[in-house]
Amino acid sequence: MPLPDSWSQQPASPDARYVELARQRQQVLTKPPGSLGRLEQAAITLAGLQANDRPALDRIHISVFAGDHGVCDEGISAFPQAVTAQMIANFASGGAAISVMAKELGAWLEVINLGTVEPAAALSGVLDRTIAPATANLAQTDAMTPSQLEAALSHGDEAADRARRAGAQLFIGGDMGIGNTTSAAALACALLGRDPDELVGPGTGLDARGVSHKSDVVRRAIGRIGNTREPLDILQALGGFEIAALTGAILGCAARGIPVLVDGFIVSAAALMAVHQQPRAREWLLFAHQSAEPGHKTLLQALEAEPLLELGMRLGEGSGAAVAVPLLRAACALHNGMATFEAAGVSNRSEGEAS
Ligand SMILES: Cc1cc2ncn([C@H]3O[C@H](COP(=O)(O)O)[C@@H](O)[C@H]3O)c2cc1C
Ligand SMILES: O=C(O)c1cccnc1
Repeated sequence: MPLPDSWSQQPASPDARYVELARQRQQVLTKPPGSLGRLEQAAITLAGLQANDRPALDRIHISVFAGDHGVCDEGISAFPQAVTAQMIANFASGGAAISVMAKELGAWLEVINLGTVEPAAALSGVLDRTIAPATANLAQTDAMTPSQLEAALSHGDEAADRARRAGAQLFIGGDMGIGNTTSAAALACALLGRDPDELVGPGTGLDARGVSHKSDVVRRAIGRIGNTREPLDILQALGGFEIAALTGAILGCAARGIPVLVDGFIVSAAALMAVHQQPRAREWLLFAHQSAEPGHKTLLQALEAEPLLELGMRLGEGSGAAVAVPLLRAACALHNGMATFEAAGVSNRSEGEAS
């Protein structure tokens, strides 16, 4: 299967020189060392990722990938499939949570429609990249053909390239696809060798019986694929178009040196897939929040991620990542704007005194 060109080069590592410069600067700002807690590390990490000892988040690129899921035939979501296409229109008209947040942050927002069962209106801000009306039902057969997977990956890679051309300092990927918590849970079970009961949750709001049925559906799917171990084979068998595109976008950002702020359960499943495919992509990932979807905690642990927030959010769309941006902006503003002890004439810790 031909893979996006950008994958032929290994992702670079964040620039250690800027990590060190930023670390030294944090030591001489007018505060006790470490007193800004995790905001200090956030600024240092961003300095390395942006190769700039004064990191900034003025240009943020948000790509929301949308697609429908054949597995909805199994009755695994609290909402009807038509919502995917309806929400595409809502993203475009500014009414969705991520639309509000993008405006609030002054971020670029684009929606990539990979295929919906109900036709989605042609709207400005929505890129039509229809692959098929929906994936196949992953409980019964592979969700995608090899060429559909290839298309989804490259639509994601192209979003990363648009972010690069726009000079984005941060990329946020979002998901929209009724049924996609089932696909995300199935992917994570296959990648991590976990039991569905550990990773399947209520999604948009299933009750306990619904969750138990959804778990059975995921169990059938992972039973069907047996011991398939190649990450991209697992993605083809169990993925959604939007999850595959998110994987392509994450790998494309890592290859181009663009930091990615990871959202909730679904984007984390795509991140896990990306890291299984290319372990060096991990260095380009920052984690925004822990979703209320119960399996998210396990995914974050598998990614050795410490998210910034835990607000009980469980929406997707990239919304949890967007909500974390003001914190990262605060980390940058403090790092860049605070005076040093020397410049402000403030006494630093006395040599030889209390350590
Ligand atoms: C109105 C609405 C807006 C959403 N925005 C994101 N999702 C989120 O919920 C869906 C996943 O949950 P499940 O697997 O249970 O279907 C995805 O579309 C995800 O993006 C939404 C869901 C709804 C109903
Ligand atoms: O954490 C998420 O991304 C999530 C959880 C439930 C439903 N939709 C998205």
